[in-house]
Amino acid sequence: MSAPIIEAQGLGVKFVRNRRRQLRIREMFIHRGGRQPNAGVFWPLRDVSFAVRPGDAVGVIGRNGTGKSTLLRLIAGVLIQDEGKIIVRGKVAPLLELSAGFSNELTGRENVHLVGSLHGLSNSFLKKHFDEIVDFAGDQVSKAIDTPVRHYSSGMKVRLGFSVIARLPHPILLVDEVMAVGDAEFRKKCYVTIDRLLGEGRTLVLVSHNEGDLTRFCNRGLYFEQGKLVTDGTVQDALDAYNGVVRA
Ligand SMILES: Nc1ncnc2c1ncn2[C@@H]1O[C@H](COP(=O)(O)OP(=O)(O)OP(=O)(O)O)[C@@H](O)[C@H]1O
Repeated sequence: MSAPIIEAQGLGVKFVRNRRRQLRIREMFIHRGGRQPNAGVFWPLRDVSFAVRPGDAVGVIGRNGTGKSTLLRLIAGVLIQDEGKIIVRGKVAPLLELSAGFSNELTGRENVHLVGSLHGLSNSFLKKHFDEIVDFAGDQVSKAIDTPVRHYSSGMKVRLGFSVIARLPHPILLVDEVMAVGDAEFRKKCYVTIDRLLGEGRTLVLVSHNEGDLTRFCNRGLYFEQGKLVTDGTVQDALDAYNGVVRA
């Protein structure tokens, strides 16, 4: 059997909430304004272990704030863990938190070139395929391609972001709640593209609250509760665990 393309071993990351603002004057006086060693520290993910095989399509499932996006950021390498390991054997095409990493002050055109080249697409490839990338993103984006991205709607940003990211030849695709923002026409395009990429043997990690999307694409499911991986099985196992808790 081939080695896992993504492997998490005892993975954990901690964040610090800025509690200082919340301290009352009496507490400030008692602590003399100083911080307690663990004040505000919390672990959005801890002790997480799993393996993903090449070609798997994994749905990451859980209620709001259970660490799903944090996990994708760790896989993408934009966040570094505090405990354990995350091993990723291949390049990652990330569409995270409704953004392909666009810079708001740059135009759509500039962002396509910036993000594309940051991910390793050559200038000649980007020039050759620029019109297709913009056409895929749709009319509205096409008309606004020379406008700074800060004036785009979230749907427009996601359309253009997906259009660039889907062009990357990387073996791992990370998709965080993208289809939820797009309209029906865009969702249809996403479905066709993701089907094609999976058909080519790419590995997908998909964060979604949409059961239809999860069952459509995913063979595996990881269900998280408060930063802990509770169920690692088929996508149906993970959905059953989630629905059991939500309906309780
Ligand atoms: N940079 C950060 N600093 C501090 N806390 C953060 C940071 N990013 C996320 N968090 C917190 O970490 C927890 C997990 O967040 P995360 O975005 O991973 O959840 P999620 O499962 O993706 O949620 P949702 O379904 O709402 O998108 C939340 O409590 C969130 O407030």
